[in-house]
Amino acid sequence: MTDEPTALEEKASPSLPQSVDLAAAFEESGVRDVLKELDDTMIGLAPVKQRIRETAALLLVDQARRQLGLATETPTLHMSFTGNPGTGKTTVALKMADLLHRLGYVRKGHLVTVTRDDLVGQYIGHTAPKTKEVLKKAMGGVLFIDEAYYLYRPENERDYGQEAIEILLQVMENNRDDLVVILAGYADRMDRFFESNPGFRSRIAHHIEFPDYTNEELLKIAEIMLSEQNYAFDPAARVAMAEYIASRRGQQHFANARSIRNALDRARLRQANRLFNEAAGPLDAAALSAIAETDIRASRVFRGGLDTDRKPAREAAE
Ligand SMILES: Nc1ncnc2c1ncn2[C@@H]1O[C@H](COP(=O)(O)OP(=O)(O)OP(=O)(O)O)[C@@H](O)[C@H]1O
Repeated sequence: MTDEPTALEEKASPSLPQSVDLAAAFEESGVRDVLKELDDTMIGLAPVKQRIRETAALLLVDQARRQLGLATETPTLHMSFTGNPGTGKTTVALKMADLLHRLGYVRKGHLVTVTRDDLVGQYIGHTAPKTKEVLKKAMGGVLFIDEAYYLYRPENERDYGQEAIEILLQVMENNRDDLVVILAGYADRMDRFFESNPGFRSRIAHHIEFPDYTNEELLKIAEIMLSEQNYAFDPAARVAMAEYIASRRGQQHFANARSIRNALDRARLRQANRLFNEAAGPLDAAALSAIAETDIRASRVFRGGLDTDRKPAREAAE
């Protein structure tokens, strides 16, 4: 051991701090709060939460390294979120936007959610202005492109999607310090998209996979969603909901937590009708808040059909 400064120590200019306190940065940046909120409000998703903690750690260390003059380049923060519908991708993207904002990687921290139709025009000359308009709105925040692979349609040589892709790739490279792009969708389609579009693959540093929820997790999600609106299952309704979830999973257009949210919307509708038709006298808070077994069992899911009434195909997916 010698007292000679190391090369790295020599590199740090005297005006830079000698050390940084990562624990203090974790508290002061508010990152701890975002991670806690993620843990508290979202059921399950252990691997996703782990990846987000790791990303937060990476960024905190990146910041510390900047303070000590060890890092200068903005890290690549574009991401892909893959998983089936309703697995929480959009909700987690919102939290990610908040995290990136608190750490100073984006100026505003808002989330702009788009699909192909928001970026690609129907006629020649329409795509570039459309894509640029979306990018302008998203600057300073996170652009979330749902089902991003629809941008690429190899079967149609003159597809305008290619124009949107080229603009996106350029902005993802040149505006890395003020815009984070998250591509979302099914894992297998996203893989194929990356195979055909290596430009995207090379610009995306973080791939996060969202697993399907288990039946138990979906029941907990249902209880949380209800309690947020000051409703609750009565004990028989809870059992019915567990059965509902098991049946619904095997039916068409199952969309994890989104199917649960939609089922609860319909259960509340049935509850309101029931109360309206049956109530003879005044109703107390308990009666107005209780979802009863019949509100769940009236669903068509128990008769082998989708729990939707005269809905078009797109909505039936919900
Ligand atoms: N882990 C969870 N805990 C509680 N609620 C959840 C959870 N995951 C999702 N939700 C709720 O389920 C609904 C659908 O979630 P979200 O829109 O984030 O899913 P998604 O993966 O983006 O799906 P899609 O792209 O099909 O909309 C939202 O209302 C969200 O609040």
